[in-house]
Amino acid sequence: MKYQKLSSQFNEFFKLAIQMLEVAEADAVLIFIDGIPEWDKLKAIAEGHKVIVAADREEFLVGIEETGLLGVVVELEESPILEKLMHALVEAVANDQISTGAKVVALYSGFDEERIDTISFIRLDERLGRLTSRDLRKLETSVPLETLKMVVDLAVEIGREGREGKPVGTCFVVGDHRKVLSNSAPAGFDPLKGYPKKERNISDRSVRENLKEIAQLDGAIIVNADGTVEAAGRMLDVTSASVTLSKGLGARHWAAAAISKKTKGISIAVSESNGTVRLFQGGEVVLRIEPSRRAMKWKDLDFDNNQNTTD
Ligand SMILES: Nc1ncnc2c1ncn2[C@@H]1O[C@H](COP(=O)(O)OP(=O)(O)OP(=O)(O)O)[C@@H](O)[C@H]1O
Repeated sequence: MKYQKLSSQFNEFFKLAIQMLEVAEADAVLIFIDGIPEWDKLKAIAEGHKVIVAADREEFLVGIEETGLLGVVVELEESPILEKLMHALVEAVANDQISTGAKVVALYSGFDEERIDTISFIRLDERLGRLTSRDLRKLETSVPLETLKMVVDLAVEIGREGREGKPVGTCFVVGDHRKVLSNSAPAGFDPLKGYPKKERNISDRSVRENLKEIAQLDGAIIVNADGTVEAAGRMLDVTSASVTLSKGLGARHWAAAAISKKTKGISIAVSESNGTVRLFQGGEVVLRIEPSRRAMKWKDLDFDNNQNTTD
């Protein structure tokens, strides 16, 4: 069993994090540990505040139950620390340990793997939008949540704003892109062809602006799980996929449902008729987001009642 002795630097940083939590009226302190810590000391410094202890392995959290501290297992030992941090926050939200709007003081090894040397203040609202813990669980998938959220945010903007006063409908398919490409064909000209990979990532604002323009073209936009836009203007092959859908949804939505059944990709359809955004996974609508002039709202599903089935 690996134990972690708490160094005086750790103790001082932890005390600072608790002070920061009090001053900033934050909701929790999140600490990364790398071995079973001295729980009594952690508990004493925590002074009854909400402290979430994140570890790469479950075994490092042995003994946490008696302390009143909370634990999350990240299991991303080889990943960069910021990815682990994001993952720990998402897990904590999914476990209902913190809310999506929480303010968190995080304590971790940002520079030197051997010691805790960095304190960050994070507002989850900015990172995770208005996802609820149920939404997160529903979307647990091979597509990183960061990529998915960027595509969904863009889809919601397209649905809400349209282009030059006209409504725009489109469809994105995210993840499993090779299979998605092989189950689709060009609808015409692909405006992205020839652009280098680094100029096609959806995390780039100008790429997102371009996509709003491209969304007016026929066909679907295919996005790699890492956020790179692989192709646009693709007609998705909808043959031989059996899906069940609400009455009134047309060809775009059937195609979105079918490709999410045939592949591990998640498809996101924006309806031209009313701006509604639907996420499809495994052939079914898993989330529906209504257009709103105010902040985006994630709604539960019970709307699409009248169902049609095809084989
Ligand atoms: N197989 C497909 N793959 C990709 N896009 C498709 C496919 N079939 C249709 N579309 C796109 O959907 C557009 C609109 O089709 P349709 O009006 O039937 O869809 P819909 O599901 O009713 O959506 P909307 O609410 O936006 O009208 C087409 O112009 C085309 O761009």
